[in-house]
Amino acid sequence: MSNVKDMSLANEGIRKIKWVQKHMPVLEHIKKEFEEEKPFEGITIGSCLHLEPKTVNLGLTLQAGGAEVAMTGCNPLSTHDDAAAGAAALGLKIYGWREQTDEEYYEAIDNVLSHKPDVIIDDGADMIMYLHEKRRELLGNIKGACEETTTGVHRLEAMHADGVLKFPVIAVNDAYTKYLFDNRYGTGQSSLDAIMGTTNMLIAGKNVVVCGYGWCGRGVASRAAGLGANVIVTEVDPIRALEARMDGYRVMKIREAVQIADLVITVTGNIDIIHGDDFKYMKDGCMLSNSGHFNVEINRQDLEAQSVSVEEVRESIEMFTMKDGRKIYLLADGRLVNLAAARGQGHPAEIMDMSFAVQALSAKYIVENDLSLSVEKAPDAIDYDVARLKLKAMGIEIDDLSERQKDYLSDWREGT
Ligand SMILES: NC(=O)c1ccc[n+]([C@@H]2O[C@H](COP(=O)([O-])OP(=O)(O)OC[C@H]3O[C@@H](n4cnc5c(N)ncnc54)[C@H](O)[C@@H]3O)[C@@H](O)[C@H]2O)c1
Ligand SMILES: N[C@@H](CCSC[C@H]1O[C@@H](n2cnc3c(=O)[nH]cnc32)[C@H](O)[C@@H]1O)C(=O)O
Repeated sequence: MSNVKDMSLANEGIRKIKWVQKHMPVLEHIKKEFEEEKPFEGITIGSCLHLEPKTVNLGLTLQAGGAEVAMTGCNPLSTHDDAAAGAAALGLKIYGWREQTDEEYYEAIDNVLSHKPDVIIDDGADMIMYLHEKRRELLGNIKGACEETTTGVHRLEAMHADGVLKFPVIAVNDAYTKYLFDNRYGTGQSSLDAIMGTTNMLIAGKNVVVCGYGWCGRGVASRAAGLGANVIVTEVDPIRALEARMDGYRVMKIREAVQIADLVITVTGNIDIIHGDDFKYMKDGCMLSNSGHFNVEINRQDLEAQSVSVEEVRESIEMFTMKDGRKIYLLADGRLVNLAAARGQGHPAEIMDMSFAVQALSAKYIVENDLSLSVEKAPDAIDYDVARLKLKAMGIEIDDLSERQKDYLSDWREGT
């Protein structure tokens, strides 16, 4: 039994699911293999991933492999109600709707766990945390879990270091075919897309401050620069700061950057990137958005404390009027803008094709192996399979090493 907003949206949801399927060739290939092999016969898989058409296609792939699949969203604002209804109509067990309260969000996680999953697929580690804290009686059923994102992997590594984690986890995020493309090109495109769609504002000529120059930050900076922005990067890591400088961006301290920013995009996975007095130095009209994790990168409480009023001036845009009359705009409640803004569509289907292919193959790997308790990257074989399948789907062929080249590369005797 599912619990979604409105089943009458199912047909529209199915239309959108069919559209993304046309653009997820790797996952479709895996789905066909799963249909024949049935690796998940008798297995239940519970997921906590942004619930939208591409994710539903992952659910259908696991279902094709014989799994019972129960799914909820991993952010109270990111569920697409039509896709959720479509998924329920297609036989997945779906819990959740857009704009859940925190209580409803965790209730939906609890509902998925009530299916007694053997494998968990999480994004951000909320389901795994909840399971360890509130549903400990189910811990023994879990054969392993897959984690989708950087911050989730960090949280799980911290749990493991504290000796709390009770089952093995595959850090799907750490596969090359995930972070090199999803975090970089996916976050780059979908964040700028969501910001432009939400604000209907020009990027060219603006001072765009990108906080964090990791995989997401690199993608966001490159897209903003491609649209004509003057990109400024802030960092705490000297190597990444240097890399940003040599990639052609200005690098400075956050306190300096906020004074000239027209638009700030945080992508650090850290807390309090913009906080306290930072708001006092901002120009009138400065826009703030987050594409990193949770809604803690921009400290909303500090912003509220310094403002005299808050008004939703357009869908997913709140205007804070400061005591001195300046206006500061916060997009999507400071939650990740590419998924939580009403206009946010998440990453392109071609990108999630790879991320979810790694998820599907990692889930199969968990079921087929007795993994030891650890947080480990997916095996390289999965990464290379996904890359090969993607190239094939794109009609790209590459060369093979000749025997002579292999010998040369493994021989230390040949020099000048
Ligand atoms: N919006 C999305 O769709 C999406 C996609 C992938 C990842 N993410 C999330 O985005 C965040 C970043 O992911 P990533 O893969 O780029 O991680 P990363 O570790 O590669 O990069 C994070 C960077 O932020 C920097 N940083 C940390 N604290 C900082 C501070 N106070 N000021 C400036 N820089 C700081 C770090 O030095 C690092 O270079 C994570 O929370 C991840 O879960 C979001
Ligand atoms: N619970 C956290 C989740 C972080 S989302 C970051 C992850 O979202 C994933 N993601 C980005 N776009 C999509 C999408 O369209 N569908 C499903 N997942 C997506 C992406 O793989 C990335 O690692 C939060 O809400 O803040």
